[in-house]
Amino acid sequence: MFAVALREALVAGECDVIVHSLKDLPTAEHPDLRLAAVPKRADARDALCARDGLTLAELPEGARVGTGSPRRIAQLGAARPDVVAVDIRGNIDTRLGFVGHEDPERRLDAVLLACAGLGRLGREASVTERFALSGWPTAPGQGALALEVRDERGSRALERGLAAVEHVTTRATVLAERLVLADLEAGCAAPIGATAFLEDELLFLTATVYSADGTRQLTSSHAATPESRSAADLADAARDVAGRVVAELLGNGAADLAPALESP
Ligand SMILES: NCc1[nH]cc(CCC(=O)O)c1CC(=O)O
Repeated sequence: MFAVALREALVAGECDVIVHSLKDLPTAEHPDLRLAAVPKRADARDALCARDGLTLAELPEGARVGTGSPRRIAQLGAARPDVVAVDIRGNIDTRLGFVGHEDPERRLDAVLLACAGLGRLGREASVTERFALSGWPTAPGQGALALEVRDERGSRALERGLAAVEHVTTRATVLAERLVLADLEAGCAAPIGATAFLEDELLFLTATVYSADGTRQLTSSHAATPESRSAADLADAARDVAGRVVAELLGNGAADLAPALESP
């Protein structure tokens, strides 16, 4: 919603650059806009912000945990089927405000949020647990920013300037993750987690598709060896590894598992 409004302002010339959270951008390219830079990614993990310093395992049976994300609801269901997921909306401080809310009707025991957003707002002190990406993969592109400009001659100098904050590895890893969404024809509301990282000479990608309640899940992991660390070779490796992960997920019945996989 915010990304669409910002893009309208950019196309209308009301601003010249947008700083998006990359995970909020549709995977399809915008015909009139360009991703001028993807800076180095912040922490891609999800965090639990619970009352009394509690971790997910320590929450009492039937605890109420706030999140509006189908992926987080499924992951919560997989980890703690007894816990109740409560649909919440609003900005990060609004969501944090539900923990220990004075109104018992609205009060929650915890909320699930992205480490990156909490960090940018200086709210790390609210975090009581960070979930390892290996068991709790997050939204494609989570933790990364995207700097967007108009695709026009007048923006070329601006684009060259913004290239100073480009981080080639982040661009390639978020490409691999977003291709999973795009190739599964899934929207941002699909219960899918994807995590890519570059280690030694390998680009690793792991993606998990969940049933809505998290009781069933499918995971696929592959690695590709980029020819070099150039942007073009890393992008080729990202497409290669994403293609193999998606083929394996579909071959194992991902579409039946999550009929919620629908076009954005
Ligand atoms: N869904 C909304 C959203 N979009 C980006 C972030 C912050 C994390 C990021 O920039 O990747 C958040 C909040 C959240 O998921 O907790």
